[in-house]
Amino acid sequence: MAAEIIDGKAIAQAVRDEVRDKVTAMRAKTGKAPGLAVVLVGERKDSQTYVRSKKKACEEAGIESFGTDLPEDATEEEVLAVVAAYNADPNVHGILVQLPMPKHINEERVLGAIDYEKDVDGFHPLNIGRLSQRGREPLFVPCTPRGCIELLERTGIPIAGKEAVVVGRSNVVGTPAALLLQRRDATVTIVHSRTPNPEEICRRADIVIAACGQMEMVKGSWLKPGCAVIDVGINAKDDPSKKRGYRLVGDVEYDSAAEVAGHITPVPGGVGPMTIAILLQNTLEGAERAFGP
Ligand SMILES: Nc1nc(=O)c2c([nH]1)NC[C@@H]1CN(c3ccc(C(=O)N[C@@H](CCC(=O)O)C(=O)O)cc3)C=[N+]21
Repeated sequence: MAAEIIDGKAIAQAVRDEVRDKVTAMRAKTGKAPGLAVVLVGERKDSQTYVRSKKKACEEAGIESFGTDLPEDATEEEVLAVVAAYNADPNVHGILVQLPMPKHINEERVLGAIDYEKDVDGFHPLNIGRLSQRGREPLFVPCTPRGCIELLERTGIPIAGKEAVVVGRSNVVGTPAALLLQRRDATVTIVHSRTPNPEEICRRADIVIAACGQMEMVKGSWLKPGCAVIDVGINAKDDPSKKRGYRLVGDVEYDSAAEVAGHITPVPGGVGPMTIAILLQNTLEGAERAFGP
């Protein structure tokens, strides 16, 4: 039995359409629009591509986009000055500092300098702290983990009372994804590079979120029949039959996993498009709070 494919592109488009309609209504009611500022430091090709698609997505949703590109050798003080200017700008409701930043810049210091009310990435210590505590609500939740949850919920996959395993413990995906699943009453385990028996633990899971950054690590033999698999990985795999010489694959070995799972996200076209859709949604929510009821 082959798994049902979770169409991340289509679900992301539905989210983007909802955001666009709400932005249209906001413009009509208040004469104002949400604004997103994206700060890019350095010349990484992949980061430039992501930033470009974020700006394009903003335009399509009617969100104003602002951007500052700094050179690879920009100082931490220069980055902090850009962040401070966007903090003070009333037309900006979301600030995203593209990661990773060059090594000489203290990421924690920069992320902590973003006004937590404009922290659309959800990486500010106050938002992470609230996410990790019961009964507290962060203003923003990190885009990729929130996108994973939206994919499950909009596909009708139950979370409460289920066993969920997150593969990977990064600050940007694995850890916040585990916290979000726990907040929805799943029983959550994180497996990571020092877990001796990840396969065995994964086989218990009704929901697997793979975010370990290791190409095709999670195999069909790791999965419980009928489980839901959300693949966060994006890896370039050599493929001479493609004109670019590679194709994108996830952290899940798709073909073997699709034979066992009940639902699975493809790469590309799964979690990636959701990350951008949720960024727009977070920016809209920031603007709604800024403009008041
Ligand atoms: N502060 C910060 N926030 C981020 O949210 C952030 C970041 N830094 N640094 C880099 C990662 C990566 N990321 C992606 C966004 C969209 C796709 C995406 O749309 N992918 C498509 C297309 C893939 C392709 O063709 O290249 C897909 O998977 O179908 C992927 C990855 C956001 N990130």
